Amino acid sequence: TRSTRPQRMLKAVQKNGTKGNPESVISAIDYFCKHSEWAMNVGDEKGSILDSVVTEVNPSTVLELGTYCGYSTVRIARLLSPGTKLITLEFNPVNAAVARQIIAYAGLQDKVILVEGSSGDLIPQMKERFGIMTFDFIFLDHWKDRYLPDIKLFEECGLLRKGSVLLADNVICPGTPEYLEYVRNSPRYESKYYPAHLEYTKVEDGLEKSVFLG
Ligand SMILES: Cc1ncnc2c1ncn2[C@@H]1O[C@H](/C=C/CNC(=O)c2cc(-c3ccc(F)cc3)cc(O)c2O)[C@@H](O)[C@H]1O
Ligand SMILES: [Mg+2]
Repeated sequence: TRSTRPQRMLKAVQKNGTKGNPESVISAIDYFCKHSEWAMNVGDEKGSILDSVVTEVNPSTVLELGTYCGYSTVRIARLLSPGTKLITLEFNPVNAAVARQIIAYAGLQDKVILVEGSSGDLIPQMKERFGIMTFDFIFLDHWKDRYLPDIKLFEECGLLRKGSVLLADNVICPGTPEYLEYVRNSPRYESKYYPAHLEYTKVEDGLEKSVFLG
C-alpha cells in the first residue's frame, strides 16, 4: 500500500537529519514541510513560542495530546531538565510508529513516554498508570473538538494545580471556538493569546496559553 505522509516525513528525517541531534531533526521536518509536503506539525514560528513557554515553565510533569509525527514532542523533550519525561498520547498506530522512530532518531527516547490510545480514555488513567499527581505543562494539538472535553476531564480528574500551564495550538486555524470561549471566560483560568501563523503558511493562527488558578 502507498506510504503515508508521516512515513515519507520519517524518510526525510533519516536522510537529512543527524542521528542524536534534535535540532537537525526539527530542521529536517521543517524543510520537508516547506519544500516537499505540507504537514500539520506546529512548525518553526509557533514552535519557537512553544519553546519559550516550555523554557519559562521548566516543567517536571508534561503531557502532550496528539503526538502525530513527534515534531513538537522533540521540540519539548529537548528542553526538559535531566530526569524529566514527557507523556505524549497518540491513537493512530501508524503515526505512533513513525513518531517513535523520529523521537529515537533525535536521541530523546529516554525522555518520552508515548502511549497509544485516545486522550479521553487515557487522561483518567494518568495517576494510576504513571504516578502523576498534577501536570505542570500540557500541550494540546489533537482533534480540535477534543480540546474542551479534555480540559474538563483534567479538572474532573484533579490533574491541574494552581499554576498549571495549558498551551493550545490552532485556536484560530482550524480553530477551537468552544475551548477559547471556555478558557477566556472561566474565572479559573488566566488566558493569553500568542499571535502567529499556520505552520509553513501566511494564514493567521496562534497559540493560547491558559494558567489554571486553582
Ligand atoms: C482524542 C485523541 N487522542 C489521541 N490522539 C489523537 C486524538 N485526536 C487526534 N489524535 C491524533 O493527533 C493527531 C491529530 C491532530 C489534529 N490536528 C489538526 O487537525 C491540525 C490541522 C491543521 C490544519 C490547518 C489548516 C488546514 F487547511 C488543514 C489542517 C493544522 C494543525 O496544526 C493541526 O494540529 C493525529 O496523529 C491523530 O491520530
Ligand atoms: Mg496543530
